[in-house]
Amino acid sequence: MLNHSLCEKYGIPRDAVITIGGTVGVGKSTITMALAESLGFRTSLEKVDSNPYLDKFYADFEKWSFHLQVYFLAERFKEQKRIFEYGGGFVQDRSIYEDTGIFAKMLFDQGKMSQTDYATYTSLFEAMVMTPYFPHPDVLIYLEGTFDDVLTRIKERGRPMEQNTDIAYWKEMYGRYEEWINNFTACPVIRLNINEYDVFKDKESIHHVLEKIAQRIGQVRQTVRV
Ligand SMILES: Nc1ncnc2c1ncn2[C@@H]1O[C@H](COP(=O)(O)OP(=O)(O)O)[C@@H](O)[C@H]1O
Ligand SMILES: Nc1ncnc2c1ncn2[C@H]1C[C@H](O)[C@@H](COP(=O)(O)O)O1
Repeated sequence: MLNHSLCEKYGIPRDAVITIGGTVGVGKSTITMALAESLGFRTSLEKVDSNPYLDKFYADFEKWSFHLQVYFLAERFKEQKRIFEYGGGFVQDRSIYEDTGIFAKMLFDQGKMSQTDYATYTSLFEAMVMTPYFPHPDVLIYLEGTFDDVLTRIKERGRPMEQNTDIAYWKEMYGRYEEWINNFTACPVIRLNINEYDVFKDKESIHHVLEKIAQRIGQVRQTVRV
C-alpha cells in the first residue's frame, strides 16, 4: 500500500503523521486524500454524514454545542489511537487542537455554550490531550485562502446545514483561525496558501506540497538530533 518511492524521493519518513488544519471549506479533506494517495499513507477523515449531532447543532447551537464537542473529542481521540496503533503513516483531516482552540472557545465566547459545559469540556480535553503521552503530529499543514474563496467553496460543496448558516459565523471563525495559527506551538507548522496547488486541475502541484513537508520534517528531525 505504501508508495515507498515518493516517501524516499522526498525523504518523508514512512511513520510520519501529517495533519491538515484550517477553516471549514478551505480544502482539508481534498488535500488529505491527495497527499495520502501520493505517499501511500492512510487517511483519518472527519465523518460528517454519520455525525448524529451536526445537523441538530446547526439548527440550534445553544442546545447541541456541548453534545457535539464531546462527540468530536471522542471521535478524534479514537482516531488518534488508531494512528498510534498503526505506527503512523497517516494524513489526518483536521487537528484535535482546532476543536478546543476554535470551535469550543468560539461557542463559549458567543454565549452558545454555558460556563459549566465549557469548563467540563476543557477539563476533559486537557486530561485527554495535554499530557506527555499524547503524540503530536510531525507537522500541521495550515491551509489559508481569502474569506471570499473559502465562502465560495462552502457554497459550491453545498452541505444543506452549512448553507443555512449565517455568514457571520464563517467570518468570525475565519478571523479566529488567523489568530489561532499565529499563536500555535503544539507541533511544527507549514502555512500553505490554497492558490499554491490545485489537486484537480494540476495534479503535479502536489509535489510542491511534498517538498515543503519534507523540508519542514527534515528541519525538525535535524534539530532533534543536534
Ligand atoms: N484545490 C481546489 N480547487 C478547487 N476547489 C477545491 C480545491 N480543494 C477543495 N476544493 C473544493 O472546496 C470544497 C471544500 O473542500 P473540502 O476539502 O471539503 O474542505 P474542508 O475539508 O476544509 O471543509 C469542496 O467542494 C472541494 O471540492
Ligand atoms: N469541533 C467542532 N465543533 C463544531 N463544528 C465542527 C467541529 N469540527 C468540525 N465541525 C463542523 C464544521 C463542518 O460543518 C463539519 C466538517 O468540517 P470541515 O471543516 O468541513 O471538514 O463539521
